[in-house]
Formats: sequence, C-alpha cells, structure tokens
Amino acid sequence: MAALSRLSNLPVFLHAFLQGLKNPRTLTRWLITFAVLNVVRKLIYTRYFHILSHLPSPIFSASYFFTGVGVYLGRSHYFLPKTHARYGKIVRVGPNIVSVADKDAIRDILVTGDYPKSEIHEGLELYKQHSLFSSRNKDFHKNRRRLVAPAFGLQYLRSLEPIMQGCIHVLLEEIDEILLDPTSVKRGASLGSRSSVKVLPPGQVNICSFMNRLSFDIIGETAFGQSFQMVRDNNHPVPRQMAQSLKRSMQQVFNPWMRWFVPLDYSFINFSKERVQFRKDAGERGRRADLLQFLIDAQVKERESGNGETGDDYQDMISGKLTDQAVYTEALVFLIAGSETSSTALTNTLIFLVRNPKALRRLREELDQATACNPEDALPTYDQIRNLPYLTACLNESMRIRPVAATGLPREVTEDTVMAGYKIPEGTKYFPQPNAYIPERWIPEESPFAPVQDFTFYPFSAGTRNCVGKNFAMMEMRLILATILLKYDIEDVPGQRDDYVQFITTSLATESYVIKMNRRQT
Ligand code: HEM
Repeated sequence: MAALSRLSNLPVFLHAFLQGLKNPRTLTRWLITFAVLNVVRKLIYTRYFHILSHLPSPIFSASYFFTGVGVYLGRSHYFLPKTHARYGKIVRVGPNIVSVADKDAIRDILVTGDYPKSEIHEGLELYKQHSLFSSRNKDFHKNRRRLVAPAFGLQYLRSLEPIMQGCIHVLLEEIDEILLDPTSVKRGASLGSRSSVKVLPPGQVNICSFMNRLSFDIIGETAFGQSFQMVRDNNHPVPRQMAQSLKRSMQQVFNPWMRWFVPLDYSFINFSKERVQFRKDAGERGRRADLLQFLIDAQVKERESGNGETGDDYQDMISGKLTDQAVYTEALVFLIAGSETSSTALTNTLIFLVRNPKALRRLREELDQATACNPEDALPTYDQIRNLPYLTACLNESMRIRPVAATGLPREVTEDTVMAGYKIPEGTKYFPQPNAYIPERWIPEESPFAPVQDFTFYPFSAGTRNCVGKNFAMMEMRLILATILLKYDIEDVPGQRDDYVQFITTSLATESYVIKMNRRQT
C-alpha cells in the first residue's frame, strides 16, 4: 500500500517539474501543492492503512505534530488520561506509539515480557554514550547494572546517612534564617527558565525551590563528593545547565527541527570529569563512602580481575565496561535521575499534607512517638523512621496521584504480540476515589477500600529496568519529610497554582509553592 501510494504521486511531480521548467512561479506553486498532497497522503495512510490503524485512536494520532507540541510545552501528560477515558485502555496516540493503561498489560510489558526500552531513550543519551538509564542493549544493561546496583543496597546506603543529614542540617539553618529575615532569601538563578526566587511575606517559604535545591546538594555530595551549595547560595551553574539541557533534549526527541536552532549545552559534563579525576588523584586520602567512590572502586576491581577494558573504545562501551568515560557518565546519570525526581515527589507530598490537615496531624503524631527519646536538637535517624507505615503511606499516596514519570515508560515491541488485540474489560478502576489524598489506603487494616491490588502502582517502574535508586530516594525522602515535620509547623497558603509540566520528569509549572512555616515550640 505504501509503495502504491508513493507511485501515485509520480505523475503529479513530473507534471510540476515540466511546468516549472517553463515558469519558476508555477514550479513554486506546484512544489507547495505537491508537499501538501504528500502530507495528506501520509496522514491518510497512517490513519487508515498502517499496521496499527485497527487500534482505537483519536484523529491527531495520525501525526506526531500534536505530540510534538505537547512535549514542547511539557503538557503531554494531560491528554493521556482523557484519551484513555474516551478510547479505552489501549490507545494509539502517535503513528508508532501505543499507550497502555491496563495493569496486566503493563506487567507483561515491564516484567514478564521485559520489553526493551524504546528508541526515545537514544535521544536522551549523553554525548552518544550508553548509560545505565539510556541503553537499550540488554547485555550492556545487565553488565552495567551488576556493577552499579550494590551501591544502592541498604547496607551501602547506610554510609550515606550522615551525608544526607549534613545537607538537611544546612536546609534547617537556611529556613530559620528566612523566617527571621525574609530578605535573606537567596535569589540565585532559576533552575528552569520560568521563575526566580522572590522575597516573600514573613513566615512564608518557597518549599518547591528548597526541595529542588536540597536534592541537588544531596546528589552533589553523594555522586561527586561536593555539595552544589544550592540551598545556601542557589547559584551553581551545573544544576541549571543540566535542567535546561534535559528539557531541550526531551523536546528535541519529538521536535527534531529544534536541533537546528537550539544546540544542547553539555558543558556540565566537564564538571563530572573533573570531580572524578580529583577523587582519583586524591588516592587513599580522598576516600569517602559515597556513590562516586563506589564507582571508582568498582572500576579498579573490574580492572584487577582482568575483566577491564580491551583498548577498543567502541567494544568497551557497548559491552558495559567501566571505562573512565563510563564512570563520569554514570555519576551524571545519578545527578539527572536522582535530583528532580525526589524533589518533585517531596514537594507534592508537602502540598498534599498542608491541604489535608488530618493526614498531617496523624503523620506528625507517628513521627513524635518514634523520636520521643531524642534530645531537642537531634535530627531523626533512619533507623527510627524507616519502617513507619504512615510516613511511607503519605509518600506512596502522593506518588500515586502525581507520578514523577507521568508520561509512562516507553518500551518497544520487537515481535508480534497479542497486546494489540488485547480484550480488556471496561470500567475497571484500580483506585477508588482516585484523586483524593487518602494515605490510609496503603495500610490494609485501616483502609476504607479493598486492599491495593498488586501491579497497579509503579512509581519506580518494575522489571529489569526499574529504578536502581529506589532505596536511596525513599531514604532521602523519609529523612527530609520527617525532619521538616518534626521541626516546623506547616500550613497551606491557599490560591496557588499547582499544575505541572513534564519533560523527562514532572515538576511544578511555576517552580514555586509557598507554605507558612513556623519553628515548632517544644
Ligand atoms: C522519587 C524518586 C524517584 C523516582 C520516582 C524514580 C523513578 C524511576 C523510574 C520510573 C525509572 C524507570 C525509567 C524508565 O524506565 O525509563 C527510574 C530509573 C532509574 N532511576 Fe530512578 N527514580 C527516583 C529517584 C532516583 C534516584 C535518587 C536515583 C539515583 C541516585 C535514581 C536513579 C535511577 C537510574 C540510574 C535509573 C535507570 C535504571 C536502569 O535502567 O537500570 N532514581 N527511576
């Protein structure tokens, strides 16, 4: 069909060409007509004759144009729930993109079938280097994941607790300073391109900005051995460069024309290179138990075992060897994957809590009980809070309503699959009152609903490509949330926008959410 429709354009083109030889204006007119006809032909073909044309789909799915606009504006996640509500659980949303919103099908894709990541991930590779996050090659991924995963085991993460606590301590100092003197707010440069940090009325703090800056400091300390001092100074160029490059690289995946006009700025890679070299040069003196040290040690072990690089750069890259380049690329992947994700999830949780005072009170009670014997100035320890059910429920509930990876986890179908003809029962809702913040639904003995079904909740994805940093993120979020609630009374400032944009992960569109904070009287 495609070949036939292509041939049918040939006489039109020849006619245009012959006419054009006589008169350049006629040639232009005919070329425009030809281009328009070609677009119409493609749209008709994609809509009615393509191998996916039997799937339910809105009319816009025949082209990438609307998806491209949605991704450019960071609003692509808004249309998906509406499209599924209208067309069912399997919907074609682009010429070659099918969106799936069914728990069994999702389990098949991510876990049972372990489908490879889609081509989109290639657009997210850093200067064409495979990495744990972007690689689509299963052997590469298996090898790299085997080397890196122990850094996120509970045992190793324990060594990171003092580092995280140190950063949280700086946050408390900074918030206290603003509460005393609102003009002391560090304006710095905005991380995205939308807003900057403002002086607020006394007693108010932009919690979105602080969570964002704190997550960068924690990843800076753990992955590069150096805080970005974003909480204190809000002025380091690397987080800003990184946030902007990621946004642009996602926009360019669906809008390739942008590459001509907006080049990507990868200068932040030099920062990673320098930090790795600095740590290596420092030798035993510079040793620290953190993610960067783990990568460097893993590289040394791989080399000592005789399984190191072969000298062929390309082969070493595709087989997942921890070359020098691989070490600084993976450190950057931690920075990219581990900053905006945790900070968005934390900001959302704080917003839900100030808007749900009952849940806030209950969480506070749980935390007070767990830390009752702490001296006044002490921060909660991870041992005290890691198993608190309501704390975990509050985080889960916010990641359920506002997932950090909201546009799904694109995978590729590499062979014929029954999913395209999948029959799905209509009208099944996995979460009763889906938009209400009810942390109790995660505590089976207290839930007003039937227990949450397995495989309906994937904030960290599932299967071989799930989030390697899940334990890190949960530890970080529990520590930060617990500390804030133990040290401050917090309250909502009503009437603020809380819509969000999605580039690689989601974030508040305004980059700002202000809450009232007051040092807690003990
Ligand atoms: C609330 C916080 C976080 C959430 C919700 C989250 C979510 C996810 C999700 C959904 C994926 C799968 C992406 C895909 O399939 O395309 C993923 C992968 C990944 N995440 Fe996280 N993440 C979080 C925090 C972190 C942190 C703190 C780190 C590291 C310090 C991290 C490192 C990674 C890496 C390296 C991958 C790729 C893993 C692989 O493919 O083997 N994440 N994350």
